[in-house]
Amino acid sequence: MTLLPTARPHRAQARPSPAPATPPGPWIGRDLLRGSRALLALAAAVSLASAAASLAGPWLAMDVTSALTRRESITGPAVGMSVAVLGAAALQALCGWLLATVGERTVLRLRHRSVDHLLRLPLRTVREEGVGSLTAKVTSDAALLRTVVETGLVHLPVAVIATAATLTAMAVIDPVLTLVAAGSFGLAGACLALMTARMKHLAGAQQRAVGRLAQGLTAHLTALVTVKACRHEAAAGRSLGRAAADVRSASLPVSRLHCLIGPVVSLGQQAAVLAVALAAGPRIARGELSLSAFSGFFLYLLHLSSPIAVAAVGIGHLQTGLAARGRFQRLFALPAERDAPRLPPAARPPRPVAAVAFEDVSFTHAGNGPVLDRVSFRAPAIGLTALVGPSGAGKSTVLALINRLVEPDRGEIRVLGRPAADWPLDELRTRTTYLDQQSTLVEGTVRQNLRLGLMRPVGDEELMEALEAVGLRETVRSLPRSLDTPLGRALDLSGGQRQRLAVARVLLTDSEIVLLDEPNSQLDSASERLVTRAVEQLAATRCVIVASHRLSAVRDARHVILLDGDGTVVTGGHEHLLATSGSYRALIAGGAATRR
Ligand SMILES: Nc1ncnc2c1ncn2[C@@H]1O[C@H](COP(=O)(O)OP(=O)(O)OP(=O)(O)O)[C@@H](O)[C@H]1O
Repeated sequence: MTLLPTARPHRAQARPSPAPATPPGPWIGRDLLRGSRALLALAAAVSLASAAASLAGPWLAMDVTSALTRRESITGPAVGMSVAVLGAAALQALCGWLLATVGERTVLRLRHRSVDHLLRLPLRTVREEGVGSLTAKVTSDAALLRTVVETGLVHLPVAVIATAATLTAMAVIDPVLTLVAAGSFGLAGACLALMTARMKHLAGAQQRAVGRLAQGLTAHLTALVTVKACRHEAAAGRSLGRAAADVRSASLPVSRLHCLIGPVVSLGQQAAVLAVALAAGPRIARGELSLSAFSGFFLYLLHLSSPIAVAAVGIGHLQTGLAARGRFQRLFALPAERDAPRLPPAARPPRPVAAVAFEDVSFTHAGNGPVLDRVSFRAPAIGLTALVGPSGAGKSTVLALINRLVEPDRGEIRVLGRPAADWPLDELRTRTTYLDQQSTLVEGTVRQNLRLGLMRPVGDEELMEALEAVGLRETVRSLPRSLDTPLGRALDLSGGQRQRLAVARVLLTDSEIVLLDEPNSQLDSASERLVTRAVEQLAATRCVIVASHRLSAVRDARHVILLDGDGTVVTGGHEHLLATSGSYRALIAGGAATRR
């Protein structure tokens, strides 16, 4: 079995194109409800039936009262009333059950869609938005969308219908008393309208504050080693405490407004009860209103507060859900990485002499001065190319541009003979393997980390050979579950071991271009020799570009690209550059200065 496979034709290993992310819609709930509409309609019907059963209660109570006053049997109306009351409760429970099913399904869909979109955002966007803030959207904000479905689509419309139906029933019994009751509720209604209008604005501020807290917490926990080593816990605690206090300040008005809804509705009801009692007395005395009609009217009046409270509380919760929906709309409006359509195999260009070619490429990080200014160079299709230059000269940026993790401001980058922008991203990143400066491992087992990005099946023996090549075979064997040991939580490797594990992953690749950013930075000389040898073997069959400060990387390279930090690029062999470039001699002599 070959440990370091030669670059293979890529038809066999090209990954299937990922499903295109759903384009953002104007109303992100509509498509999320696909497949749930029947269940939602059933829930609405059940809710309506429950409201109707509740409405029937007072009407049947009137029958009971009039039967009692006429000294007739109350069995029929009493049974009917019991059935209505029990039925309303059972239907309400069923509606809640159905809505919980639809709500959680919708939230799950939203989370899937958000994660899919987040993972396709450009790096720059993710940095600008903040990892913690984006995490808060997927975790807490997504759950709030459930209220939009439950309240917005069922509870609120049903509450409005129930309120209208109750008022109609009251009007049928006595229109005058109905006007009196409605007028008395009016002031409370106006207060409720003002409160709910304010709530959406407040809920948006609350969710943004939660996002900022999550962002701060993520940032500090990610840098926990430094936080502890620099005794920064107290300052970090204060900063996070301030963020938490902001959440409290933003949440308190929302909670207070929510708390006010119940008392305002109750106040409106009390006012209506008082007004109706005052208005009904003379009418009863004059015989314009029977006792049974009054008792029915009164029960409806008491009943009225229930749908009004549901509507008021519902509007409040809906505003919170709508604020979350706005945040998701903004998230989905962030453009994903630009991708190119997959070309048919026949359209693929033959393997060119230069694996990577930069023509007049300029790049500026947002908020910074230009990193690359009209830079041109080529890296051969076979062999080791060293990318050198002082710290901050733009070496990592060059590698990121090749992998299209960032896009150039101008100029053209050709990868394997085709403009990088024309490659479907998935295919470009199949054909280029990139090891970042931190030699990042993903949270998972040793095996998962080694197999990351590989589409072909890889047996344990091949994994072990790759580990052997970087001197890690015995280390991994001694782990509690060998290749299946999870890393990054309770159990972890040293910095150098993690870096070698990341290099071992690269050794398994079939890509025609391998980009390594400081792959030796944490290694002792014995490990460095192992890695250097493994990289040389890789470079025997493909283009390997190594960004490095190490002299060894430069000495062994067939081709050197020097970014001198002032936008100038010098290329050639090591000896040629030694003879012709003062910057190169200074760099080799250890005179690499930071760029800024
Ligand atoms: N995310 C970023 N946002 C803004 N500016 C950045 C960002 N990353 C890098 N830069 C800037 O871009 C310039 C080039 O950075 P880059 O990491 O490419 O340099 P480098 O040559 O790889 O440095 P080093 O050898 O220290 O790793 C630096 O001046 C840096 O300040």
